[in-house]
Amino acid sequence: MTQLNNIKAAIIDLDGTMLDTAGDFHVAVNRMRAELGLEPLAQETIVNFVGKGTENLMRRVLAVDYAEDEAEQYFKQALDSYTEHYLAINGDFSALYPGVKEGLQAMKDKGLRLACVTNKPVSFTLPLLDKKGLRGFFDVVYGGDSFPKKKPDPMPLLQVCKDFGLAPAQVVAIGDSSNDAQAARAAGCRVLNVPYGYNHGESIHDVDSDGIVQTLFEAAQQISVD
Ligand SMILES: O=C(O)COP(=O)(O)O
Ligand SMILES: [Mg+2]
Repeated sequence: MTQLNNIKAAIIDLDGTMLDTAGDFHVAVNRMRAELGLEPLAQETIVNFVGKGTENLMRRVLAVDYAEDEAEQYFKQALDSYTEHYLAINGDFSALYPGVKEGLQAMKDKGLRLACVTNKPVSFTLPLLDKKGLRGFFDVVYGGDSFPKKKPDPMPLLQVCKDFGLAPAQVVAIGDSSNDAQAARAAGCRVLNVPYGYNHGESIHDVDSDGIVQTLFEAAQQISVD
């Protein structure tokens, strides 16, 4: 078991780490596609496009039907429609993964400060955290549109370190995808991965990290403030 010492804060990813949001993505994308006259896509297809933010998701789901220049013509219409549909169902087809609240509570009990850093837009993220009873755990919440760059860029993680007045090596990022791991490595943070989320259809075992934990509760056991 990996033991991470001298950790003072944890940065937790949202989609695929705290919440299984596959159902929300599936419903909102297919409602948007129906408006554009496109056939529905399977949930698994959509989920493999998740992880690099909403704009990337729109481009990927349009690329199923359109060539690149044609897809660009529909991009704004797709994004507006998707945003409206997502906000209308946000959280209705999503569920907490096992051990999430217990894990966050255990981290808090150890004296860790917590931040949520997701590539989801902030306008989707805050109501979703509220709805699922997670908002209160976090001192800081950043979305994919909070900064000019999102994960796998280290920018949002470095801002959290600054906010907390900590060196990156005192902070662990926990997430389900290579975006989380690459951002953490580039920032100089430690990183743990969970194996149950969305990693673009690829094995999380191929991602460079400090370890894989089955739940956030297990992650909490592996983190020490001393
Ligand atoms: O919305 C996404 O692309 C994924 O968001 P995440 O960073 O919470 O996994
Ligand atoms: Mg994720």
